[in-house]
Amino acid sequence: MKIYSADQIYEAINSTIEKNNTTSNELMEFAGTQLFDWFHTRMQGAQVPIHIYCGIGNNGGSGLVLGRKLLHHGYNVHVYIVNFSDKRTKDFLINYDRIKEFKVWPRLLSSGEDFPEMDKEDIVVDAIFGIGLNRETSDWVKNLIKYINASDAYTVSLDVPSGLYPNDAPEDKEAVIESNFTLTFQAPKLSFFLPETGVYMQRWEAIDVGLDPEYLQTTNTEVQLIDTLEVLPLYIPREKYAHKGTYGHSLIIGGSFGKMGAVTLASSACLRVGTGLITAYIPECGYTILQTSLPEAMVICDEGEKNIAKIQYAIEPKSIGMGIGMGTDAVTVKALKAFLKTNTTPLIIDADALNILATNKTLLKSVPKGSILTPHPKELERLIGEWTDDFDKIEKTKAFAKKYDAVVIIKGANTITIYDNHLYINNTGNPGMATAGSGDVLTGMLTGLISQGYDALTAAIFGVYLHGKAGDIALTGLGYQALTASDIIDHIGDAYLDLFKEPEEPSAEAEENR
Ligand SMILES: NC(=O)C1=CN([C@@H]2O[C@H](COP(=O)(O)OP(=O)(O)OC[C@H]3O[C@@H](n4cnc5c(N)ncnc54)[C@H](OP(=O)(O)O)[C@@H]3O)[C@@H](O)[C@H]2O)[C@@H](O)CC1
Ligand SMILES: Nc1ncnc2c1ncn2[C@@H]1O[C@H](COP(=O)(O)OP(=O)(O)O)[C@@H](O)[C@H]1O
Ligand SMILES: [K+]
Repeated sequence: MKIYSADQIYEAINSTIEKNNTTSNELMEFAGTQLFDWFHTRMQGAQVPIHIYCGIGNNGGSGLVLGRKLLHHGYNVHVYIVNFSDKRTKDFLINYDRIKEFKVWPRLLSSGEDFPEMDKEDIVVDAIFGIGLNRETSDWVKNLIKYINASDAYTVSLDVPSGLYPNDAPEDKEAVIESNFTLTFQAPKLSFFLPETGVYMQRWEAIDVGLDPEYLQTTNTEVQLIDTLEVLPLYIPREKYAHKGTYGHSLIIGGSFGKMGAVTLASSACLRVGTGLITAYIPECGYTILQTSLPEAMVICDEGEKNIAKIQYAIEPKSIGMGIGMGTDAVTVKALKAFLKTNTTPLIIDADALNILATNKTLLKSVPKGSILTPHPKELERLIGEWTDDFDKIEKTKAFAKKYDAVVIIKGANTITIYDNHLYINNTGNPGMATAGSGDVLTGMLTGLISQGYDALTAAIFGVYLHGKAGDIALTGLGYQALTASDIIDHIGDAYLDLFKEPEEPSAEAEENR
């Protein structure tokens, strides 16, 4: 799914008006009708008080259309105008007049006034600011936002939680609506998926507000949300006359005394994702562990007993995953430096290999093209330095990926793959995956995908999706706390099978994005 910038949404609105020979007010009416349908389907006429807070722009205008339709159907509606400016938009004014047809005179809220009384069992509709927010709000509006948050009433935000920019960090973290549900217009916004700004909403759903399909289809976006529909075309089918050589030889380099499990997990995940052959390259002390726990894997031992000391082998791997459980011992740093000087095989670089690169940045130039770096946020900070907010983090990572022509995967709740100024945001995975070794599993999977012929970017997008999907499927019968990295590996097969499952009839519940 494409994630449009605010400017692109405004362009889409203009294009819709031009092509359909319609007016912006008709568009607002349509959006308001869709919003009403959403509420009506769920509320079925229930008389719970609904407090609608409308700004004076088109976000507020949509709130007024919704309010009018709810009133028309007999709902218990209270409408307030958050009068933060006298620059009311044309469509706001039209709908401000129209709601009075129902003998409702919205209460004007402005600086210094008492805020309306609300009960925590009530519903709040937040239509104060949409994507038109362009500066910090005044103190009294901030206080209103805090008041709404403190009410604990179930809050449904229209388009975006008010105070949240679609593509920027808020100046004041407390001046943003904490929404229980965001009904976003047409497509979600980037800020919904980043750790610092995603916390302002529990759930979201995209409402089709009728924007020009041609504009939406032909417009390229910098950001994409990745789900089954996006990855299905990436899948490479298995061929009847294939043999194990067809699907490549993967090499996992890592491990040190006490951390051999990481290599076992990565090698096992690499096999499960479909590599033809797998070899683990480890220090001597791990030999029995690997051979016993993973009979399918071949093992090459380094000359070092407890740490990797000199990387040399006589095989020709198609891809190499390295760094997991490897440690940063001086002999290992030396071995990695020497290895990078001669290696030309694409690498998947994780964990300690990333940390070694971070302290020896000149080595980054020796990372072959078509390689993937998989930092979690702390490892990323070591590589690119501190950032001021998540958007700054993304800009810095984009610059880093460009400089070294590498695919960078920022791991987390919504893992983001970055390459060539594009962002691919993963929509699978769950908090149960915040557990030891789940990153090692990802490294093994990416290595196995490259060995099978996926290019680095495709392997990253597909692998991250599959890893998250395996984690989601593994959750059934386990729950977040009990999920382990091994459970993710056990469900890689199910994640593949799930790609080809017939889509079920969407229920209202399933329509709502998690
Ligand atoms: N099909 C669709 O997609 C449809 C989308 N629609 C809806 O339109 C929404 C966008 O509407 P919008 O452009 O009128 O902006 P909105 O967010 O209401 O803000 C209002 C104005 O406030 C101002 N302002 C900004 N920051 C401020 C601040 N801190 N403190 C004080 N003032 C501030 C700023 O004006 P300024 O003062 O800068 O001139 C801004 O323009 C969109 O989110 C969606 O809900 C509908 O049209 C239906 C069809
Ligand atoms: N809250 C979460 N939601 C979804 N996925 C998560 C969450 N937390 C962690 N993960 C995933 O789990 C993996 C953790 O990787 P990492 O931190 O390197 O773990 P380890 O070093 O223990 O292997 C990443 O793929 C990450 O995206
Ligand atoms: K809003």
